[in-house]
Amino acid sequence: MHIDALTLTDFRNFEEAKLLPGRQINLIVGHNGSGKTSLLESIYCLGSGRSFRPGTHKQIIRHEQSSFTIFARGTDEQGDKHALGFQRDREGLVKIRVDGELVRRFGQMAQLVPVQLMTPETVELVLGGPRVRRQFLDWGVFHVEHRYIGEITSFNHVLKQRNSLLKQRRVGQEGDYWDTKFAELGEQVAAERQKYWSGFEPVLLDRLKHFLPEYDFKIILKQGWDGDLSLRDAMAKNKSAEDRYGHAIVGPHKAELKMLANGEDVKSILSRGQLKLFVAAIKVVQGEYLFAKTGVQCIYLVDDITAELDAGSQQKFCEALVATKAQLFVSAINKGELPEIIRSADTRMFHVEHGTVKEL
Ligand SMILES: Nc1ncnc2c1ncn2[C@@H]1O[C@H](COP(=O)(O)OP(=O)(O)OP(=O)(O)O)[C@@H](O)[C@H]1O
Repeated sequence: MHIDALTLTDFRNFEEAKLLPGRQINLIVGHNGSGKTSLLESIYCLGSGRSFRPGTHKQIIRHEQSSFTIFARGTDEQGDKHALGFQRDREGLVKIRVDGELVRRFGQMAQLVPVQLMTPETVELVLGGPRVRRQFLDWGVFHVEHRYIGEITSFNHVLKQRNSLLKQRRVGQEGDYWDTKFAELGEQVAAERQKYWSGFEPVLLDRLKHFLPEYDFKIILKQGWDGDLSLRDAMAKNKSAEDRYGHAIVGPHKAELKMLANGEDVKSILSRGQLKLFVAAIKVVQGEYLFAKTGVQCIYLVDDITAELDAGSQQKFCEALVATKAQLFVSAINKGELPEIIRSADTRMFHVEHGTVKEL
């Protein structure tokens, strides 16, 4: 889907702001603290229900106001129009509307707005803990297979219940029930991830040759327990350790993506700039793969791309972004700092100043 109109009310420093983005490249320019990142953040919220910045949802609401609202109109790949509304108040009450209907599940909105975010912090995909990589993987699985959200949500619920029993050292019949559920759902989640990964990984590795030809990459999905065992058997094998620790130590909640360049951990072999390009490439390719599999385009949000990427890397990254033909929102202090390709004739430019947005 692409966004045709976006209206923000009491979102960060925007009291009321409206913009009509273009179908492809949208450039958001403005001084430090003007609201560029906040604008990208609002689109991210539509696709994920939360911010990508640290802090609570209350901090997103404009100071001294009671709630924020994001409203967007968009067009999907079939040409169908959609209207999305997302409101959250200080007490945490959330209202989500899709095409005029109040919906209970966030996934109903998220599936319409697949968003790929690239900020200077996105390098956490490599430098951060395994949870970030599982989220990355789950984004891909969910957008290709929407029912996955039900499976992962049920698994997380069972994980919580089972951990609580393990913590309280409560065994017996109740424990057996949760063990069985845990093993069933855990296998399901792992199978969905594996299915996605076996399609995505070869495409990704092939595309990485273009971005960083000097390295031979390998990315291994570790499912969260010994691959030769069923989850049930792995749980039995680790029973005494799980009883001792008081939480589940095997299962898909321990899955990991091991990233190697020339056989070594990417963190120890790639430079900081190369890591950024590596991560940016992975995100571009995940969007490309989604489009190839489903015909759905994602929306790319790019905050501060110039940071730590040299001119050649910026050029490669921007060329790949533009080639996706997806809708892009790119922020910059001024447009002169961006590669030429982002400033093409079709680029729509917006100036943000003190919480107001003007098309230039
Ligand atoms: N809840 C809020 N209410 C009002 N203003 C806020 C709120 N949260 C943040 N702000 C302000 O909004 C402004 C916009 O911040 P934002 O990070 O979007 O700016 P930016 O243009 O991306 O800046 P930079 O170029 O420095 O990254 C900041 O001045 C910030 O203090």
